[in-house]
Amino acid sequence: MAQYSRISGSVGLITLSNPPVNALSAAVRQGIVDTVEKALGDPQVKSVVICGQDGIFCGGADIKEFGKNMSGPPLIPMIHTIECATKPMVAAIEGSALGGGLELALGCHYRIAHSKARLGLPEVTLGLLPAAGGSQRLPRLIGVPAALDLITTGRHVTAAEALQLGIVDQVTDHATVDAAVKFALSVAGKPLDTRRISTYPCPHVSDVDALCENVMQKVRKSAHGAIAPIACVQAVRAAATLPYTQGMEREKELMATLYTSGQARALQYSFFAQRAVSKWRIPSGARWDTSTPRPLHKVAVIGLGTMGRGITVALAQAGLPVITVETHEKQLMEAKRAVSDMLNRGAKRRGVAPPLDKISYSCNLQDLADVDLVIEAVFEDMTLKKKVFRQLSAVCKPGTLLCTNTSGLDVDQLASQSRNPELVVGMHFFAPAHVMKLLEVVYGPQSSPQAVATAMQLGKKMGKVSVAVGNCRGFVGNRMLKLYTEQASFLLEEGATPDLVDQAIEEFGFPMGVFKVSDLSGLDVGWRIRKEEKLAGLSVASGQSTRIREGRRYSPLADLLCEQGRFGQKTGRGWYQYDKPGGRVARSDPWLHHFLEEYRAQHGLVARHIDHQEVLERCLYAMINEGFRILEDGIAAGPEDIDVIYVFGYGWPRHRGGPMFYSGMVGLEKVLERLEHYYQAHPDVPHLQPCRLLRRLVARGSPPVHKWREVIKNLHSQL
Ligand SMILES: CCC/C=C/C(=O)SCCNC(=O)CCNC(=O)[C@H](O)C(C)(C)COP(=O)([O-])OP(=O)([O-])OC[C@H]1O[C@@H](n2cnc3c(N)ncnc32)[C@H](O)[C@@H]1OP(=O)([O-])[O-]
Repeated sequence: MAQYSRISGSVGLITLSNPPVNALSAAVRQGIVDTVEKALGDPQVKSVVICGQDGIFCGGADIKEFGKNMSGPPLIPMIHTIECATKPMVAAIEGSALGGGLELALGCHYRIAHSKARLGLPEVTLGLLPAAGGSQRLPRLIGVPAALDLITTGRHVTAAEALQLGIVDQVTDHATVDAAVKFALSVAGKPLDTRRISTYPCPHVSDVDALCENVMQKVRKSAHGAIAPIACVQAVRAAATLPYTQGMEREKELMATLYTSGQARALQYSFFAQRAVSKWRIPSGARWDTSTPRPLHKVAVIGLGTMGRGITVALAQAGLPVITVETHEKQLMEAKRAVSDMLNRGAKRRGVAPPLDKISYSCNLQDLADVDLVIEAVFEDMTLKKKVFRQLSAVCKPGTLLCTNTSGLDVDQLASQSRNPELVVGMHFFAPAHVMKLLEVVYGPQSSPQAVATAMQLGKKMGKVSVAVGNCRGFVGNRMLKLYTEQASFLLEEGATPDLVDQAIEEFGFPMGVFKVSDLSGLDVGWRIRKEEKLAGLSVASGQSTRIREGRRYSPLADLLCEQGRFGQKTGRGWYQYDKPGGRVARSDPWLHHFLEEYRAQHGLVARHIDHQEVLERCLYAMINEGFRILEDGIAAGPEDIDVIYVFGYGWPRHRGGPMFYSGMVGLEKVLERLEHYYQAHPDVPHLQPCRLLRRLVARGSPPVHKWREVIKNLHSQL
């Protein structure tokens, strides 16, 4: 898995060959060891170039090998041999040099990169650190502050930045291997003593302890409990304070703790889950590799509220011509200003020209006659959306795909308003739509494979992680979220405070607790929906108990706050208080605590002590139980789909994999036992009753998450 040849008379060329990313599998490492030995032993060879096949240098260690018994030659001595070689070793970097790939290049004496190449040490995103000498060589090469930045964030840098930082010696726009061979010929026979990075002293930093402490604090704040970024800081600090060999010992020690950690397993699972969801398949049998997306030359967005604006920005940034439609000129012009501002800001940040000319603005639906796809983003109101769909059906050319951006309305009902229901899908974006990575693509029973494929591909083009999900109330994300927020409210009734619940959730790793999120997005949004559903407001049947709806426990707390005008941040009061309307810093509110006490007294509820464990179990296990129901119903194809939705759309801490993966980590028996316990304590909450799939999995000995699909398939075949 590494080929060897001699070119230009005296250059040994080693080509890594392990498609698709030339990962350093055991066979590749063995190949490198063998070919390096060959090159060094060949008297005709005066210098050596290492490159990768098919335009990519190397995507790093083979992640599939992690967690298995190690075989083949280890990376560290292999890289050490390269660095100690007495013939110049030159890395020719095309495509990517990531993780172990960059560490291999850092072992070489010179690095030549193509201008389009990306380099980085992304191990931290997999719960690891660059433990093939990367944490010790990079700071010696580019200094401690820059190395801390790259290693703790895992960000990829462009070839231009790599050159500026001193990671590469030369950047070329032409054939990289040719440039590297030319370079190798020019350095043949030259002394190499100054080219071995491990022998460099780490560039001096005036107060390395203060610097590392400062970075450590930042990392702790942003890591939300992830341990790898912290180990990365410790490893770089070792490079700055210890001789190389001792630094390598420290790197090894730190890696040993990370390598077997649950967080590393979760992050590696998440890496593969993110890729697995792009290989979608739906119950009709349609799938990603047999469905051809429609080419999109021009698309449209209807409704330029917050969501429509974000979607428009994301489409324009993806390079698509967009026509946008609003009902009135004044709103249209307001939206145009806002969209242009967003595009200008984004372009400034990325150092590119704003794609303002991609967008045209109109108040006339007739202008959509020639578009290939429309994203309807009008107000979340079924009657209005139906009307828009009927109009679109009449205006658009045959074959136009009609997509609705809804967070939970019935996509099939909308499809029924169209002449071509097979061309209708939901595209559930998350606010702000030009920032948030997640897109739920909602298919109905009639959606054609082409419609699903086109929406999935459009999402990818917009830089989203797209997940195909079936149509049901709330789809996957919001359907599960409902159970989570419902439990949080019940906990308040039983004695908790918003502060306590949020603290438990934030300590678990969510960036924001459930009540802070509710204040941020506005309590009035859910209130309006509940009023429409006749769960709240004047339409609630008289004589109906305040705390029961449709025979189940209901918490009216959020409705009561709304009745008081407490909509959250926008009104300066919600579950918390803020210094002014629009304020961002949540402070505990004595009024709210008093209100809760009065509420409990009025309903004969006695506050009891609730600890963090109960908060997590009630909120998370209720949500997980619903996740199992979603799998049972076939709304999500597998646990990976649910987990990706939660990690990319709902702030689930990535180092915990996602709710379904997490349930496996906790132990399915334990989740089942706790749900049974809580259901017994709260028989008026049917959602706490453990679902069939969970029971089935436990009965099958709780198989690991990648084996669940088998059990789900059997369950479906028995229905
Ligand atoms: C020992 C300690 C020191 C070293 C530690 C490390 O190096 S840790 C590693 C540090 N390195 C990283 O973290 C880099 C991780 N990789 C990436 O960031 C991207 O894959 C990319 C930028 C290399 C290419 O992006 P792109 O959009 O062109 O392509 P794509 O992303 O769709 O992937 C295509 C296929 O390749 C697969 N695959 C990819 N990488 C690996 C791998 N290392 N291994 C195995 N497989 C890998 C991927 O699953 C997918 O498989 P599928 O679904 O077709 O069966």
